[in-house]
Amino acid sequence: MPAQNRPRVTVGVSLKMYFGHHETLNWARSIADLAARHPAVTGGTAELFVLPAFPALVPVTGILAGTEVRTGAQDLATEDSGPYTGEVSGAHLHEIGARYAEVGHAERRRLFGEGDTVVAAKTAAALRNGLTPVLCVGELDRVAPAEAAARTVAEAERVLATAAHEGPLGPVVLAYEPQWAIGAPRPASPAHIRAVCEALTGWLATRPALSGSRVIYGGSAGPGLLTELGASVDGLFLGRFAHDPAAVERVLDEAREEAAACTA
Ligand SMILES: O=C[C@H](O)COP(=O)(O)O
Repeated sequence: MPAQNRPRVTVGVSLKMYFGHHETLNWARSIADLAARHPAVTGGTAELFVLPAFPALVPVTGILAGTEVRTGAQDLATEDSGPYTGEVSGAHLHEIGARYAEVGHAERRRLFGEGDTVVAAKTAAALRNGLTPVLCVGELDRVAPAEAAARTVAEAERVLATAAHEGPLGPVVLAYEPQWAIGAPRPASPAHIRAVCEALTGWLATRPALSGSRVIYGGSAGPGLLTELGASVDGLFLGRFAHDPAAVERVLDEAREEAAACTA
């Protein structure tokens, strides 16, 4: 979608592996109700995407059909078909209605040994299959904002330069997730988030092949944060603090207020 026609705020939710199947479907029903009535979504101010576990993707996409909410996967294979036991390809994901695929999350890097080469290959696999990669980037340790910005831009540049060897780039969602802020009691400070997200946005502006990309913040994000960040981010990537649909509603309320402030 061209940047000028895009909703002002993007809100992504990854359910990780927290919910069981029925719990996921009940949550998705609440989100469908919310999306059908919330003016930020119905009025085109906010785009919402949700990343459930693989087995829930088909039913959740069905539950959300008819709303503006898109679905995606928390991972995908580097290859499109073949003898890759346990993997799910981008082609398969697109066929069942997914429109996003998360790559490079810190948990996959730390727990499953994924490095830049695999993350780049998964980014390329998403793009060639019509999925928008949600590419997670962010520093490992708590460092000063300028250092975090330099490291994070370098990481995005490294991964996307490698992905470009496999095929044309396109719009991505860059999810800035400082690894030390994931699963924490609170997010990074607004000043820290602003410094890094503005650096990422500035870097994206120098890469025409990535035109239409967005920068969102994740890492203990929840209600209250968007208001503090203002126009320095294109949105949020929610984890635990989206488990209560009422919290998602509060984030959408803030998206609406933020978009109104931007146009005032
Ligand atoms: O995918 C979402 C992020 O890793 C954030 O998760 P969290 O909000 O539970 O820290």
